[in-house]
Amino acid sequence: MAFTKLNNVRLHWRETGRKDAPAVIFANSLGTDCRLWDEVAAALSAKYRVVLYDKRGHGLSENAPGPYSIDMLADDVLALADHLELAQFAFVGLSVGGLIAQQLAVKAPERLSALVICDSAAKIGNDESWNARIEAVITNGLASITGPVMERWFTPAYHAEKQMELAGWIQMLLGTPNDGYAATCAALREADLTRVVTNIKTPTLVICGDGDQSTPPELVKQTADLIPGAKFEIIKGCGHIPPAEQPEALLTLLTKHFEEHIHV
Ligand SMILES: O=C(O)CC1=CCC(=O)O1
Repeated sequence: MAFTKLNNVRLHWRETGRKDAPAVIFANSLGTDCRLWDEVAAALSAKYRVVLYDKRGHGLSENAPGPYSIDMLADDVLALADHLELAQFAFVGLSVGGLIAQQLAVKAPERLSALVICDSAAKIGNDESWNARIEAVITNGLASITGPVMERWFTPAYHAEKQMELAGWIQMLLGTPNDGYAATCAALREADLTRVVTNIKTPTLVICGDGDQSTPPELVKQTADLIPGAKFEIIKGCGHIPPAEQPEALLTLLTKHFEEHIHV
């Protein structure tokens, strides 16, 4: 576990695996922190230098004042990569992390060896839905939206069978500062990468849970179809958060993509 001031914000990050191995950076979704990747990171660190971090306004990173933008969040990743002296890295982004992935691929393609966009799209939601969410969180706190958020994150089967785990993810969500969450919602509201993702040259895998209620498979596939050469894969029995609900299926897809595109 480490903390570094980057772009004037204290970012929390962790790394596992050999320092001389090819690097993979993971970015988590709105209302989660980097522990989300622990299971996948542990498996991949046998072969890769795995870097996890908390976005600004999330986890143990500084709750910097908003609003944020996807470009600002992508710049945080580049600053972290510079700090770790990673000339090149693979990047896996979930949901808002997937928007950061797309922005990085457009902005700094020379830094990327491979890209994974997980349960994300070039445009997520609309002004109305994000403004309503920001208003609810600022006025009544994250606890007031926990129910609908969990419906989008996890399948009905997970809700029925994994109540203890669900309580743990709710605790993670509620650990997010209200204003950091709202500032990230503002970044999501403003982001529309539809016109630029057509320029992505990095080998890209796009993944979606078949039961994702936040970025449904049809929406995610529309973005995959815009990215030249991108592969699209569905994870069965999974909502919006594959590293929590189906980590093994996600790991299988990541391993294949990295074996094909990252040269060890
Ligand atoms: O709707 C949710 O809470 C899920 C989500 C949307 C963007 C993101 O990062 O997570």
